[in-house]
Amino acid sequence: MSVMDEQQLFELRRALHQIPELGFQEKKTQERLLTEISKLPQTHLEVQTWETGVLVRVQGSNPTETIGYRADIDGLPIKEETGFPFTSQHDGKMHACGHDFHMTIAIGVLSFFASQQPENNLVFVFQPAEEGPGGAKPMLESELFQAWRPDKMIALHIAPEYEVGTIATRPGLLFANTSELFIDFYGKGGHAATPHQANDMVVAASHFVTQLQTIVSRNVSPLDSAVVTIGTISGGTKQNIIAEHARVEGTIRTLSQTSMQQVKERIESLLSGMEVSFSCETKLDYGANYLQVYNHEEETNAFLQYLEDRGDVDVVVCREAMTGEDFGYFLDEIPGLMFWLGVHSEYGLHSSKLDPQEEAISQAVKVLTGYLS
Ligand SMILES: CC(=O)N[C@@H](CCC[C@H](N)C(=O)O)C(=O)O
Repeated sequence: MSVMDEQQLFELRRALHQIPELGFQEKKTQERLLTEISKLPQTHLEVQTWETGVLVRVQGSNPTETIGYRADIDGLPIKEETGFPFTSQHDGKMHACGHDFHMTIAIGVLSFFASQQPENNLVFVFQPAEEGPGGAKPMLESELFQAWRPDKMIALHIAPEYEVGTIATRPGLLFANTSELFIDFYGKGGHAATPHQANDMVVAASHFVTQLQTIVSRNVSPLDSAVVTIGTISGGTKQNIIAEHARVEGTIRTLSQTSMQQVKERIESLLSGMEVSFSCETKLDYGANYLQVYNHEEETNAFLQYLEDRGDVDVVVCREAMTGEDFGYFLDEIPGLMFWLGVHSEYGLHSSKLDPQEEAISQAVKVLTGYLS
């Protein structure tokens, strides 16, 4: 197979959409990517696996630099409700963050350069576990990546809120610093009818979630921005048993690392207070932390100029967002940028009904092949 046409790209996207896998479990995805890559002309390609990811190096004809293009490959623990004929075959898992698009676009661009040797060296990075626990940092530190280390890097993320044909980015901060948040509350269970003899952790966790709301409204400067979201709350075993354990899980987002530190200190103080006032024990775990995505000025301005010069892209210089992305680790060491690709969907990222428009795939392949040529 040589350069993939639109139909082949859509078929690949649909096939990948059917097999979403969570971080570092992307075995079938890796297999499918390797199969697709093996169909391409191999003359200039070198293919290696890293954990459940894949790296492909394309030898340039007259290289002055090596450019890295990164696509993330994991899915989310969401039960799909799109009604697509190619809906997820993995119950309770879904490509609800567009990584099926990201992979397909990368393979489309790779198929072009496998057939038409680029001038510069290219490294295609299919990275596991972006949604957690984070594949970018260990991949960046791996011997393989360091041996093929690019001089600059680029990546995209689909953006449901923009129309197909739109590309948005900005020099400087694009995505927030993030930290996961897991808290367990341990107290004393008992009979529902004798609350005075027990120590109810459902009540404790509920109070904590309410208190948490004061961090952003009362501790973070109104001129700064932060988000503390609790995504799950669980506890107890039956409606007439007082719960001895409850757990809340969430995420913190901030525009600076200083604010991240402040929010964490405030959470820790609130928990110390909870332990005293509810006579309970708490266990705090920050899980995976991602560095902000900070687009390098020179590379981003050059990319924006390239888009303007093309004349077929609606270019938006956007605001920063509170989403997180472990691509920030690559950009912390290697110059480059990330951009939003408009895919138009009524439902947003992490929705069980996310419905990105496939025409955006061919548009992205065209834009990226031009940029990397
Ligand atoms: C683009 C996007 O949606 N990224 C994720 C990154 C997850 C970070 C981490 N697992 C966390 O939940 O803090 C996001 O939720 O922004």
